[in-house]
Formats: sequence, structure tokens, C-alpha cells
Amino acid sequence: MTSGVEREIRVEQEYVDGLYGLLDGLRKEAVQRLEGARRVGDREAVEVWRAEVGRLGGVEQGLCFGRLDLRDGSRVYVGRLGLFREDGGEPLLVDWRAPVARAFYTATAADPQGVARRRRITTRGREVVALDDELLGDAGQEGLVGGAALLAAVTAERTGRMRDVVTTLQAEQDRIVRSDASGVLVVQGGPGTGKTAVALHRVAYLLYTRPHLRTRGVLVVGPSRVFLDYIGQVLPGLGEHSVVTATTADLVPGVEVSRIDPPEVVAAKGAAVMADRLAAAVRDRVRIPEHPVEVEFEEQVLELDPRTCARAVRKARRTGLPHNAARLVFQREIADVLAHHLVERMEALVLGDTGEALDGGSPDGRLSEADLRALAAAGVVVEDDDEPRTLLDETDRAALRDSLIADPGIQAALDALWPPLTPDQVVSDLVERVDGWSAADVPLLDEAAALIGHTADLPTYGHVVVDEAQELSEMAWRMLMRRCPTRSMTVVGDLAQTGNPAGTSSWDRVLRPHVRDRWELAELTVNYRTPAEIMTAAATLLATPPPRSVREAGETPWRIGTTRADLPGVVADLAEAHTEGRLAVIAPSTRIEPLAAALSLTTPPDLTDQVVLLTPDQAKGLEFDSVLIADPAGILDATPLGHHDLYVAMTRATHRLGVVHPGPPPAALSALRLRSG
Ligand SMILES: Nc1ncnc2c1ncn2[C@@H]1O[C@H](COP(=O)(O)OP(=O)(O)OP(=O)(O)O)[C@@H](O)[C@H]1O
Repeated sequence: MTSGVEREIRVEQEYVDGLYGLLDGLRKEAVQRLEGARRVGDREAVEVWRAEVGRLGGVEQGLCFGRLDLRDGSRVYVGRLGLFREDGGEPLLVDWRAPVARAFYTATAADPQGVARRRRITTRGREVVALDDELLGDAGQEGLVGGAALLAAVTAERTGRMRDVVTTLQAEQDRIVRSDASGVLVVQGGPGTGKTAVALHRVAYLLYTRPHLRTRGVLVVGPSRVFLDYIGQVLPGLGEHSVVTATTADLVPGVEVSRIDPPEVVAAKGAAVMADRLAAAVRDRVRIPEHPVEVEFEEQVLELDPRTCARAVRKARRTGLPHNAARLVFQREIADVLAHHLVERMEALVLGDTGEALDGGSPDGRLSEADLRALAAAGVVVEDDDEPRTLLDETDRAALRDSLIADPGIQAALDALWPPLTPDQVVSDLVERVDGWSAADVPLLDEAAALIGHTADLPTYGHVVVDEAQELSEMAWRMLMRRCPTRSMTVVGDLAQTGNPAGTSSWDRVLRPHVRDRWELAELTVNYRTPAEIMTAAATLLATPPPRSVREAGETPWRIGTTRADLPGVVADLAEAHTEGRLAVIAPSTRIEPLAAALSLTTPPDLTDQVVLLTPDQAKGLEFDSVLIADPAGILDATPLGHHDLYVAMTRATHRLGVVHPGPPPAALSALRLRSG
């Protein structure tokens, strides 16, 4: 028996060696081509080959992880990228995203899809260390695909960095990854159901199947920089390096977020009505004078009357252009009228009703010095002969208008009516800017930028992924939609985890205004992270049942009571005694400082540390072997959605959960096992 397995491992090792040999050959060639392109200064080729070197470099671990033996006798090896014989013939390794590889994730005994055997190949480095076969000949067994490999993956100790799940992607996840939805695909699922994993694998899939996205760009939006670092290795491991990651606060360049708003202010700033208020603030900056305004141009006094201004404002607004661009239309309109007055006045000076030359400003019938200067300023050349020029043609009038606009005095008068604006000015009209901006101000600044036309350096993307999407305010959605003109998006989140007072409780409500019916919902139902015991404890915080856990961990969550004063000391002792894997201490923001001191920890956290200290907000999307909640009542009371925050905190654990509560425990946690000191 053993020798049979060993023999099989040897056979696979030989095959896998061949694949790595091919990979090495491709890498060598890519490096040479990159160097060649650099030598000749071909920047385009440098980009292409640099990307290729990155792609080939990223797939070293687990290059080949599966084999399908099909009923027709053929065999398909599945891996992180496609590899072909040097003569370009049959594929030796099929990219997991290719249609033929799909059965690796979705074939079951009940629906074998032509597969007789599915083999999982586990490698360490380049060495094949284990094989795991499933025979799909006999109907009857349903459920999770690749049970042993999956269990090994979900119980493995965490490293502080998310791994890809390409070898154990489950059928319900695969369906979402390969969905051909072209509008907005919403993936709703409870904690640990693999939403983040699925979203990232879908990005890799879309880049493979829709190559134009490589040029149009893909943006992944996550809740924090810490989270983006946490997921940062997943796409490179799938051979994809070209994706941009950002928090919503990063989406407006040059804005430094330096303060935190109270919950009610966050809610108010996030509401869609702010868009109307910003638009009104921009409109209100335009002023129509009540009385005629006198302006001077080359010693001539001209008058700007309210009706002319009102007409120019109407005309500029009718263009639908953003404020700063419409301002130029306004200026042209006014300058046209002023130029017209000026021309009339000059011509009246030199022409009579019959069109004959009259004695004008100077005794000899010539234009006065000031007139000549006005015309010269406009670029109109008046010949210095005895015959005064009688008519100004269109070109002259245009030149006169340009000179009027360029004149500092006129410019100042026009700016007083229709001022050029910056986003900061507009937002400062509406919100109190005490010392710097808050995260909730960023979508307002972006909205203002759109209203005034300050959007030149803001990139757009062909596809946008939004993680923890339940946290986005209506204003943040408006900002994201501006980054994605095609509205091709993958939106993943859990309405039961919404902690942001401006976040959502309905996908339809936030999406419909932008895409109407062009969004569809997919759901994930199995929790791969949090063991059943912990989910049962956390479920007391919810009105609806949580997702089914894929496993029990055998460790019952516990609680310890303490006093307010002793909390940091008790938590520090527990953290010190902790030896198994990574531990997250999750506490309300008011407790972070004393806890950081007691635990000698720094903030912001480094997730690869053995112990980290986080607020529930910072813990969103992350996971740890063990979680210690310090002051659950403090979390519950901190915001109107405190019960969601506590639920998020409790569901970060892959193995162990403890709760330290000063005073009596919150009712929802009172049934937890009481642990002695
Ligand atoms: N098919 C799978 N095979 C192995 N591990 C998986 C699979 N799906 C999910 N996981 C693991 O489960 C954990 C949770 O996944 P993920 O973070 O994507 O969940 P989530 O739905 O985004 O959770 P949350 O809403 O709590 O942020 C991760 O460690 C992930 O690697």
C-alpha cells in the first residue's frame, strides 16, 4: 500500500520536476528579454517583460496542485498558470482559470462532469509531499470538495498574511469566481465564508478571461492599509501583479486623514443628501450683482449690468460643464457683451449714421490715444494713416474679447461673480474643518472635485472590487462609481457586520441609484474560519442565523470578569501566557492606549507580530488563531452599531476566543463559560 503511494508520488515528482524545468526556462528567457529591452531602451517591452518576470516569479509555491483523470482516458494537470510543450503542443499544465480546470473545483460524485479521479498534489517547495485522491465514479457523496486538503487549510496556523485558496476553492465559491456577470456582482456572506478570497480569485479570473482589463486597470478597495497588507500576497501568488489596492481615503490624492469624526457626524457626512448640499454650495458661490458693476479697460469705463450677468450665468449653466469649466463660458459671454459695447462706442466715435467718418475723439477725426491703446491691447492693428479704420471684423472682436478676459481688472471683477474654486473651499463651506480632514470628508472632497471639474489626475478602472462593502457610505459609493465608468464591479460584504454609522443595511439601496437593476446577488453560506462553538457564542448578537461553520474546534469560548482598573493587567497576563499561534486583543478605541502600554505594543499594528492590539474597526476582514476581547460592553456602547462590532471582533478567531469583562458581562455573553483567573 505504502509502496503504491510512494510510487505514485515518485511519478508525480517526475512530472512536477518537468514543469519546474519549463518554468525555469521561461524565467530565464523573460529575464534575458527584459535585459535586452532595457539595453535598447524599449520602454514598452521593458514593461511587458517586467510583468512577465513578476508573473513567473509569483507562482513558485504550489505551481501544480491537481490532476484530473477524465473518463475518456485523458489527464489534465491543474496549476497556477498554463505551461506548454516547447513545440507549443498539448498543455502540460492547465491554468486553474481555464474552462477545462473548472471540474477540479465543481465535479462531485453526483455530478462528475466527466472526471473519474480528482487528485490533489501537495508540494513543499518543489517536492511532492502528499497526494489525496477522490474517485468520482460512485454517485452518492455530496458536499465539500477535497475534504482533507480543505480541513488542513482551514485549521493551519495563521501567519498574519492571507493565503490564496486556489487549491481548495469550493464549488459555491468557484461559481462566483467564474461568474459572467457584467454589471455589479454582490457577494453577501457571513464571517469567514471566503468573500475576500473569492473576490481576489475573481480578479485573477477576470484578468485571465478579459485581457482588456489589464490596460483598463483593476482596483481593489479595502477598509484599511493594514487589511490591504494582509491580502497583499494573494494576487501575486496567483501570478497577478498589476492590480491597484486602496482604501477609500486613498482615492483622493493629496488628502491626509488626520482626525476621527463622532458617529453622528460620520452618518451625516455619508448621506447622499450631502451631494445636493455640495452642489448647492458650488452654485451659491456664483453671484449675480444687484446693481450695475463698473469695470475699467484701458481707461474706458464699461458697465456690467445684472441682466447681462444673469444671462451669462444661465448660458454657462446650460452647458452642464463643471463649475470651473463653465466659468470660462461665463467669462466669454460677459467679455462678448463688453467687447460689443466697446466696439459700438469706438465705431460711434468715427462713423455717422450713414457710415461716414465723423470727427471723433480727436480734432482730426482720428481715434483717441485711449481708443488706440484699447484696440492695440486687443491685437487690432490700426494703420497709422489718415484713413481711420471704420469696421472691426470678427477676428478683431475675438481678439478684443480675449484681451478683456486677460485684463487683470476685468478678471478680478468676473472672479467676484464666478470665482474659480478648489474642492477644499467647497467642502469647508459645509463642514467644520477643525484640524485636518476625516475619512468621511474624503468622498465629499471627491464630490466637490467632480462638481468643479478637478478630476484630471483621478484614474478610472475597468473593474473595481470593494471589500467590506457594507461599510461604505452613500457618498463613498458615489466616489467609487466615478472611478468605474463601466460599472463593472465585484462587491463583497456582510450586512450583519456593518459598523460604520453611514454604512448600509441594504445592497439595493446603495446600488440602485447608480446601476438600477444591473446588479445581482450571490451568497456564500459556509464559514471556513470560525469554529462552530465560537459562532454559536457570537450568534447571540444577531437577529438572523449566522453561516454554518465547516468545523468544530473543540475549544469552548470563555470569559473572565475583572474591574476597570485591573483590565489592562489581566489582559497583559493572558497575552503573556498565550503560546499558541497569533493572538489579537480587540478592544474599544477608548481602551487602546492603556492596553498598548500594559502590553508594550505599538499601534498601528504589524499583523506578523505574535500579539496585536486592534479596535473592532481595524480587525475587519482579518483573522487570528486566538482572539481576546477586552471590555465587550465598551465595544457595544461605543457606537449605535456596537453589537455588529462585537460580532465582528468575536468572529476573527480560527481556534480560540476569550472575553475579559470589567464589571458584569453584557447579557449576550453571559452564557459563556466562566474561566477562573
Ligand atoms: N475554499 C477555501 N479553502 C481554504 N480556505 C478557505 C476557503 N475559503 C475560505 N477560506 C479561508 O477562510 C478564511 C476566511 O476567508 P475570508 O477572509 O475570505 O472570509 P470573509 O468572508 O471575507 O470573512 P469576513 O467577512 O469575516 O471578513 C480565510 O483564512 C480563507 O483563507
